[in-house]
Amino acid sequence: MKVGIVGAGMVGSSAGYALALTGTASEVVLVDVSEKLAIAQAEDIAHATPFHSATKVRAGDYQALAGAGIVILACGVNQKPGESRLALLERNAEVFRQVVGAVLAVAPDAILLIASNPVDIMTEITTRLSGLPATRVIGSGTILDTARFRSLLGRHLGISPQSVHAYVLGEHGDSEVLTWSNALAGSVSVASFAEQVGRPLTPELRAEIDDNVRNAAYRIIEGKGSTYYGIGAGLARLVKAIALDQRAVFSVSILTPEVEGVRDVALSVPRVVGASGVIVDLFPELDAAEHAALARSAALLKEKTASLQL
Ligand SMILES: NC(=O)C1=CN([C@@H]2O[C@H](COP(=O)(O)OP(=O)(O)OC[C@H]3O[C@@H](n4cnc5c(N)ncnc54)[C@H](O)[C@@H]3O)[C@@H](O)[C@H]2O)C=CC1
Ligand SMILES: CC(=O)C(=O)O
Repeated sequence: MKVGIVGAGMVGSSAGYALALTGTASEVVLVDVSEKLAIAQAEDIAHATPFHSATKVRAGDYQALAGAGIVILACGVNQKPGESRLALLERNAEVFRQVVGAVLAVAPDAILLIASNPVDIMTEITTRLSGLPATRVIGSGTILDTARFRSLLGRHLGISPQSVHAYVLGEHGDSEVLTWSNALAGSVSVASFAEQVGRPLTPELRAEIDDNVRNAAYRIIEGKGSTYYGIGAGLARLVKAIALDQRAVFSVSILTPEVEGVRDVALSVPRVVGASGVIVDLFPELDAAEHAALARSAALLKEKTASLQL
């Protein structure tokens, strides 16, 4: 499958690199307002492929996106140290007003994968600007937060993160919800697994993991300016699920008719992803505190989008 990436900065190029190394795409086309940057990134990534795959990587203009099955949108601005994702909204909404129409004019059948922040609201904006069905405009949502949660739980329990089935729901941002009540390690609850291996999940440890997941981006941005390897790998994983019609479950964000009583809001719940985009939404059983936190997250996103002029 041919995959387009608009925004050849750190996130876009990392996604391109992950796609090329894994051979998930037959062709990757990088587009950026800085043609020079897109050409340099494509050339650099192309030099990695001979070690691992036959993916063709090149830079191009919007016309070069014709025939793409998926277009990733990773354009716009990123956070400065201490800045929230929501603070990027006006600037990135303006970028998307220019970009979405240009992409659709040449690749009307592509599934759009949104990475730019605040990703839930950018997903809603893209859905509304494009007129595409919500199931074909997929925000990376909390895939990265879910990966961070699984990584920390796996490390604590001494097992592979792939054997941890735990999700972060809601906003990809400060109001996100770590769902402990339904988290599994293998086939048992993480709490039971932790007791059985003598590493109980104390309230202090849960609070520490929550903080490490919720504030990971702030810490990484403080240390190195931006985050990109995690989301790059996550975007490549979503492309694989779509390209191979895997019907795999991810906590991705799409404009959803109703979540916890809030209507028409984009946020993450677990969803089945395959060739046509999102196939099924899943609403996991939550405890009362998680329900309330998800409702607060949905209400916050709804409030932020209410004033948007599209
Ligand atoms: N969803 C997630 O989990 C994550 C999202 N992000 C978000 O991804 C976005 C990109 O972040 P980075 O790659 O670090 O930023 P970056 O600044 O390295 O790259 C952004 C690129 O967008 C390009 N761009 C700006 N306006 C454009 C336009 N009108 N048309 C085409 N290209 C345009 C810029 O020239 C730049 O190369 C940010 O909004 C960031 O917050 C970052 C990490 C994780
Ligand atoms: C920047 C961002 O959204 C993240 O790393 O989670």
